[in-house]
Amino acid sequence: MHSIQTDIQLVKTKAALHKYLSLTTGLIALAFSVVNIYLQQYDIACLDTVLGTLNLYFFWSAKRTGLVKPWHINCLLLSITAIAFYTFSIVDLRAGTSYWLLILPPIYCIFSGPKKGLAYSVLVLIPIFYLFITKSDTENLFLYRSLLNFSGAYFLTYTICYLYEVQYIKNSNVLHHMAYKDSLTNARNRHALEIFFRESNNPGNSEAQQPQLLILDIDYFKKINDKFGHEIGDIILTELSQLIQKHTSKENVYRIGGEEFLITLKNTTPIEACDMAEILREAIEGHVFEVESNAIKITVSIGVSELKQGMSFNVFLRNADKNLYHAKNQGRNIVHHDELLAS
Ligand SMILES: Nc1nc2c(ncn2[C@@H]2O[C@H](COP(=O)(O)OP(=O)(O)OP(=O)(O)O)[C@@H](O)[C@H]2O)c(=O)[nH]1
Repeated sequence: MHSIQTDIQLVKTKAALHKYLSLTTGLIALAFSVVNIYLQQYDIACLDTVLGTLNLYFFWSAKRTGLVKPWHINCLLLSITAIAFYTFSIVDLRAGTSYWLLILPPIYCIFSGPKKGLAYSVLVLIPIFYLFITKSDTENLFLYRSLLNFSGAYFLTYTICYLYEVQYIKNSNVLHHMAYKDSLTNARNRHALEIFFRESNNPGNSEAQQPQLLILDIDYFKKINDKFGHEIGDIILTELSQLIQKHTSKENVYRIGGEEFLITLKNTTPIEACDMAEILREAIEGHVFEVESNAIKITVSIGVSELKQGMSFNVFLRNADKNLYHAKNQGRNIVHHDELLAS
């Protein structure tokens, strides 16, 4: 459910972290800028001002819209790296500014993902070593032991963050699955449909073509349950869900009631949606469900409609059901579209 965000909670946590890191980085960069003006290092002061202003803008933008754009993240990572390097390069080693470099691996891991995060951490270690070696000439430092200790701590912070991040993503996926998937058929559930509905109704989406919806209901499913038993009914529902997913797409299929499915079709005209509904209807009619040595055939009725901007979720479901029951009333095993086919 990528458009429903791989994991809303994960995205929100990172967005909050990004927001406050942008604020902190922005303020630190501006403070450095003032110091550098005082020291008459105008070129560095200029760079600090740009970084500071940019990061404060990211903070303001995140606060106002709640959105974090990829370039905001990249620029934040660059700013933090630049500031940490700058302080490390100009200050006496004994002041311990190298400790600040230890925040880089976790930040890379969180914002760029475990793999890219590791690549960035290793890449950044090269100039860190270079600075350590060049600066140690003038210091009374146990260079190799310092490098070893620094590298140990540097990669340990990365590893802790990596393990936490990977576990967090796994847990999020499990939660995501539980929250948005129907446990019997593995199609998306009604909660997922509500989110899809909210996203499609988002005013920011008004330019996009409104999705077409197919509401599909098994004909006389009660008879199947009565004749073969509820368990076989469950198997048929699961297999039917797979069959629909095979003809459409995994992301588009929702189970919204007992034997009722909804399929969302984006970038599709009403006529194309009706064609797709007809293909599905025929495929299901021609399919034999082989369950425990029973060869069972079913048919479905399908109502086609368009999701209109501004329509509430309940009104939409009511209309969709009306559309479907037109199909049922016309004898079942048919596709019905209010505007195109009713005449
Ligand atoms: N096996 C199984 N049956 C279910 C499930 N959810 C709902 N049903 C059954 O689906 C049947 C729906 O029956 P009705 O609403 O009368 O509809 P129908 O028999 O399909 O008839 P029409 O829709 O009018 O063609 C009922 O027998 C429910 O018990 C489920 O999760 N598993």
